Amino acid sequence: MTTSSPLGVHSEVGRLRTVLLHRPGNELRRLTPRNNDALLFDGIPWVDRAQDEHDAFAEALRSRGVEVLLLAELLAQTLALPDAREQAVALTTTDLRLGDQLRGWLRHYLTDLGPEQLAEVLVAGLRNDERDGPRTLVTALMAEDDFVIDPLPNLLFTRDSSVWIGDRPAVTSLAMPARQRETQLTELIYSFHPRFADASPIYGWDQEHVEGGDVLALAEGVLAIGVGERTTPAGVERLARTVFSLDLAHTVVAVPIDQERATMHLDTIATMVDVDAMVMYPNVAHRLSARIVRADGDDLVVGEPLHFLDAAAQAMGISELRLIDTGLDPVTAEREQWDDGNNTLALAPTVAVAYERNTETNARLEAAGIEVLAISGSELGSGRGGPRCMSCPIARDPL
Ligand SMILES: NC(=O)NCCC[C@H](N)C(=O)O
Repeated sequence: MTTSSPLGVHSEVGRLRTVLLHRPGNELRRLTPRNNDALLFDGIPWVDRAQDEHDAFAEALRSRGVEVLLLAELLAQTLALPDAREQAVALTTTDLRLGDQLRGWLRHYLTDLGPEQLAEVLVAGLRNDERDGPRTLVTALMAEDDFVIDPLPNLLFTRDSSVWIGDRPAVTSLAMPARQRETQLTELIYSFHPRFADASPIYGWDQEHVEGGDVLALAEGVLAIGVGERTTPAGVERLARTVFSLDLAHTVVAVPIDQERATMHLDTIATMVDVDAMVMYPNVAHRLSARIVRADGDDLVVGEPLHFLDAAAQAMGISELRLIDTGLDPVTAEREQWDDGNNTLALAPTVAVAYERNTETNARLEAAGIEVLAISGSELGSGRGGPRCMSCPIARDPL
């Protein structure tokens, strides 16, 4: 691993140097038509193909000089450390569904695993019928295919389970039960892995809900934070206080978004592709409002609602935030928004990774002078997340 790039993210579009991805693994093989809704997937992905698509995504980033860190590798390296391991086992076995007997067995079982095996079980989960431990009242009453440890198929979307704000990683607090354990793993990595020794984590999985997909670094010291299905009003308030008190930001633009699956995070409707330009879903763009939030000592000063684009431009100190619409007509735009056409990952100003399937939106981006690196995501997209959702930038050059 190289340590050449200083860790930290001060914008959405500064040249990307280091990014955290998670190559989808056996946790995706747990999805069935019976559990995919609860596990937040809209279908059953073909796992081998999803892995190929993800490998191509990682390769596209590497080909542009980006260092790709893989979450499973960082996790296994972290779990080689005794304190991290102990914390991982303790947190995983607090689940009240287990009961004391099963919990006791599970503690021993997990403690005896090597770091790679432990990482695999924490991510892919453990089914009742995969255990060779004693039968307890709980395991007897559970179905054979119930999970003793739930799988984490949404770990693929590394954007949500942590977000770097300036030079500190924030461990988020995920709203949906299927995702809550993800942040115990990101917290372990940032707290114990030597790569992050100089960057202690802020926030925490036990605080008010905030998901990384709702947090956009509009400019140095300026964050837009969506408030909707995932991030709560209290989450924005807590995060704003935290980043202001640590001098990691001076302005938060709080943006209410519809509480619907199609718009689960702010980055499903808008992402930045240049220092002053966003690709945005036109069906909501013109009615999106926002409030500018700043600090006055320990108090938060909350502005009146403004149009989002005006609030963002004002907070960024620019005259106008340019808008590039999601493709063509309202119906095409709706289809391409659903397929994450708005969810681009900027590699530098005017260079962005996007799903190839969103041809109309990509054509508009190109017409606006944005270089689009198109990747395929037919299987990856079945979890409803695009290139931005599947990536957590760790180092970007300052603008
Ligand atoms: N930032 C994002 O929009 N992430 C996509 C998360 C998709 C995942 N299946 C979820 O529902 O949480």
